[in-house]
Amino acid sequence: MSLYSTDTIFALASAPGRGGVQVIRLSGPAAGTALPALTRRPLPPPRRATLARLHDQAGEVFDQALVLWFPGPDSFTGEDVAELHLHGGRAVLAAASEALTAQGLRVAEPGEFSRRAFEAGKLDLTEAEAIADLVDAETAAQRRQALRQMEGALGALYEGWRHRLVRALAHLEADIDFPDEDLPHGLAPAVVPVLTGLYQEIGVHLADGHRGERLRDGFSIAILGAPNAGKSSLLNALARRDAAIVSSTAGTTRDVIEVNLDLGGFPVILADTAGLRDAADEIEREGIRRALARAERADLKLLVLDCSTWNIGDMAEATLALADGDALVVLNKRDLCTYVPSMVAGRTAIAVSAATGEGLADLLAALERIVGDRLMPGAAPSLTRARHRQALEDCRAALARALRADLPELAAEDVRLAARALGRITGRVDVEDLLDVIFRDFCIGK
Ligand SMILES: Nc1nc2c(c(=O)[nH]1)N(C=O)[C@@H](CNc1ccc(C(=O)N[C@@H](CCC(=O)O)C(=O)O)cc1)CN2
Ligand SMILES: Nc1nc2c(ncn2[C@@H]2O[C@H](COP(=O)(O)OP(=O)(O)OP(=O)(O)O)[C@@H](O)[C@H]2O)c(=O)[nH]1
Repeated sequence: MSLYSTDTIFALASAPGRGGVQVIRLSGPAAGTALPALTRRPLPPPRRATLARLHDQAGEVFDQALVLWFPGPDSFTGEDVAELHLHGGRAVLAAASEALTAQGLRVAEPGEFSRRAFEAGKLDLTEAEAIADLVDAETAAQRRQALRQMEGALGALYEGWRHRLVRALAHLEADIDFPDEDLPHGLAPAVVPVLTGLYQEIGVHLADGHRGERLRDGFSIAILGAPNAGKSSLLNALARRDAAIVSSTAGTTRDVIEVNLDLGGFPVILADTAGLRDAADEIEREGIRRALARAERADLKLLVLDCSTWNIGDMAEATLALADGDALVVLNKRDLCTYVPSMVAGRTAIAVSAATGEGLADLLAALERIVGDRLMPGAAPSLTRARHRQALEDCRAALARALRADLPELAAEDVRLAARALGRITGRVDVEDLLDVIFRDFCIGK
């Protein structure tokens, strides 16, 4: 099945550069000869770390390393695997890489180890995707979601559904072979509740406010407001660093500036945007266009107002009209104001000072609540990619068609398509066309 199984691959599994210890992994049929060629000793006992001197082609020792031997199929990839735990220096890595290449091994492509593990049946596609997500996870909630998926929770949910469909299909096919003339519909009565039940369950799973996908990608917040309201100052204060330029000249920010925040374990992408006003300057107008486009895509808008301006209510109305919909109002520069309203344009406002830090804790707590509500995982595992969503929608559409079909043959065909849509998520059916796309995004060495 695999294009690669005759090749033996190797790659650095740890991050490149100087480091205390670095790990090179080898996988494929030649792993069991490459390792003794390096150590000039027989293979060590399986899965036991063993100290060995490693030799290059000329016989020179280039490192004293720990080596590991995992004979297939009991390895990560299911193939013969060896690991070299080397001193993490450039010259050591170069010597190891040269010695392996000289033995006919080749450098692995990104994701190739995981792809081999998938092809050997060690992982389903959702588990392989979760490995990439775990490596990319930056916050605790992202890590938990990825680990849960890596341990098979999402794959098991979809496989359970697929099995129910496969059983229903067997029912339908029996009916086609031994028709019961008295049946009013195309569907055997026992099959209808299975299909409607699944149709509903998948509907509930899909109507999750995209929490799994958002948790994976980050919840996006756009800071909007008039020029000089202190948007850049607020971004810097929340990010605790000078990410955006602050100046008393109105119209300073033109491009969208983003910073990543960890709010109580949830990933947030906070974007500073150009101040909204009727600008004469061409570049500033483009900045405003980008600000509004960014706000459109944002999961939440943070409307920043300068509380020292006299027409604050009108400002709020005007900006809210531009930003339409759901926004959190922040009154900045409270250090300059003697009176701070608690409501603006009919919304509760949070008063802060980006300059002194006053009120920032309240703002952060409010944001954490909103983000937590939108991203908090439920009892069931969440879908985490557009790919999963698309396949589930295909599955549901096929179920709806099956339920409307008036011939058992047609219903059976749609149930088969519904089951196949689920099978494509886990990789149980024809997915050859998906694999390049899925594994391309992996790190080298994964
Ligand atoms: N040194 C090292 N650390 C690592 C990895 C690795 O490949 N090498 N991993 C790589 O991502 C992760 C651990 N994942 C692994 C998953 C399965 C197997 C494995 O040998 N599986 C066999 C045997 C299972 C068993 O004995 O319980 C199997 O599935 O048959 C190894 C590592 C993280 N840490
Ligand atoms: N006193 C006081 N001054 C502030 C506060 N926040 C910002 N400023 C000042 O207000 C001015 C504008 O701040 P910026 O953060 O650049 O404002 P902006 O909204 O990003 O402005 P544009 O990029 O022009 O849209 C600067 O001189 C800041 O130092 C605050 O909380 N209190």
